[in-house]
Amino acid sequence: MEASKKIGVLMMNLGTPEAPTPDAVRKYLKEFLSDRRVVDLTPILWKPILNGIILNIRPKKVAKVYQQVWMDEGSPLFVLGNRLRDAVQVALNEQSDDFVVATAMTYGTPTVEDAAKTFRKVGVSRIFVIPMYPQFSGTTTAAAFDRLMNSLKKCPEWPALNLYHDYADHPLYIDALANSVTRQWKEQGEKRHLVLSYHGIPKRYVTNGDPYARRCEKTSELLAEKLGLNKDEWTHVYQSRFGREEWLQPYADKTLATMPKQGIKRVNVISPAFSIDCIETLEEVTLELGDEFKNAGGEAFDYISALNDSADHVALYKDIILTNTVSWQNEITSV
Ligand SMILES: C=CC1=C(C)c2cc3[nH]c(cc4nc(cc5[nH]c(cc1n2)c(C)c5CCC(=O)O)C(CCC(=O)O)=C4C)c(C)c3C=C
Ligand SMILES: [Fe+2]
Ligand SMILES: [Fe+2]
Repeated sequence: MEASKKIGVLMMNLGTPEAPTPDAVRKYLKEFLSDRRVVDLTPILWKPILNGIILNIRPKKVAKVYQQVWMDEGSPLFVLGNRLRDAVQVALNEQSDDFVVATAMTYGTPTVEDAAKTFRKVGVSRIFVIPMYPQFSGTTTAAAFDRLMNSLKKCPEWPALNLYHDYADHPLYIDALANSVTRQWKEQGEKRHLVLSYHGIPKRYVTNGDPYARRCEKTSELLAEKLGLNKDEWTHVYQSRFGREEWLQPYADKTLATMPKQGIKRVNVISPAFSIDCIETLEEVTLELGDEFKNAGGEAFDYISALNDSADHVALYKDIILTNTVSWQNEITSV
């Protein structure tokens, strides 16, 4: 097909099992945890641990957790991500007919190849790629780009690509998070200590140059500033530890367990690294961390949802896409 003037927008996220069953979870974890961007151990050491231990024990346990959060239409990460994609498409259409939005996962489905089929149907020859991670990390953003490049390895002709880095300090992102917090405080009738809980990564990755921790700190500082919070009114932590080595600290579970003793008994938790709610926020934060806090004497614990398909989130994505494709839009209007 002849190249059209359309601009493809590829929204990439991590990936999620196709069903809340041990088999589907095993397939998903095998692909995900075999990526050396995620677990960088040498395969000679890692493969026996992954295949011999982790993929025998974890899928059964984790499938039960997925069952707790599964939605009628599928995994929350997939369903809520699709809702955001559709809302972004509608918002862009208000501006111009030139955009075609598709989602793809780094691991599992929908694949980058599925998105390419959508783009090919309308002859897209320019693609803006936005990994749905506000804070850049080699483990997520770069892994998404790797997946895209791998899919292009055998292509004789490439589309023009614009790879978006991150939006940890984008003013509309900070505004959107601040609006979520103030809305929650209004609804619950009180302002509470704010815990900002980010997905962790091994500390070693940051020591070796991954900017993720710095980008998370940036988001926390800007959000606290926007909300006018003093240093003792918010806490920055990392959740979702995996394996035995040290991950980024302070750890969410240990911190929340000590807060009630220090007089912090009523908290709100927000997880700014997750653009879309998923097993990590709906189960690990809301249920596991909530129990940890209450068992330690905490009185009130409420999780503030990810931005998902909220109007603020749609406006943020629309702004990022329009701002970063100006030259392509100008090419279209000047033809
Ligand atoms: C093993 C190392 C892991 C690294 C490093 C890591 C980084 C990382 N992950 C996200 C976002 C998500 N992670 C999700 C699930 C998840 N993450 C890991 C491991 C690492 N993540 C595992 C093993 C799992 C699966 C669940 C489990 O077995 O505990 C998800 C949710 C997927 C879903 O289906 O709902 C997201 C999203 C970020 C942002 C990040 C580093 C910046
Ligand atoms: Fe993860
Ligand atoms: Fe987890």
